[in-house]
Amino acid sequence: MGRDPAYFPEPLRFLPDRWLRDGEDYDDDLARRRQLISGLPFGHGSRMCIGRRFAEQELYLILAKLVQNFRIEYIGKTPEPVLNTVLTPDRPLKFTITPRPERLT
Ligand code: HEM
Repeated sequence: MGRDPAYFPEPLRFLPDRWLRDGEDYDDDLARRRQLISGLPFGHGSRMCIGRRFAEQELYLILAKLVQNFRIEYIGKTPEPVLNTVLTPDRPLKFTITPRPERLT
């Protein structure tokens, strides 16, 4: 579903701006369809993950803190996705993680 151009135009391009909720390219209808059914990492319906909002908040905070405090650079070969119930990389991912001289917090 994440590669269906009906929900994600140019699905293989890295376009983080597609998740922004404003801006001239924002398409309300596309955003709603995307949010409703384009991915189900937390399940769906009455037994869906009760920890979803908690997990999402943790992810936002952890990622923000990491990029504020460290320069993170991918130094491996471009990974290919492998379907393994969920998509996983086909190789170990190698990064350098360097403390930023200036703390941005
Ligand atoms: C990225 C993190 C997480 C993912 C991807 C995830 C995913 C899922 C999925 C797929 C289900 C099954 C939903 C279904 O049957 O339709 C589930 C259930 C559940 N999750 Fe999570 N989860 C995450 C984090 C958490 C956290 C942080 C908590 C608790 C603080 C949590 C608590 C639960 C509980 C209690 C259920 C069972 C709900 C029920 O059966 O009524 N999860 N989760």
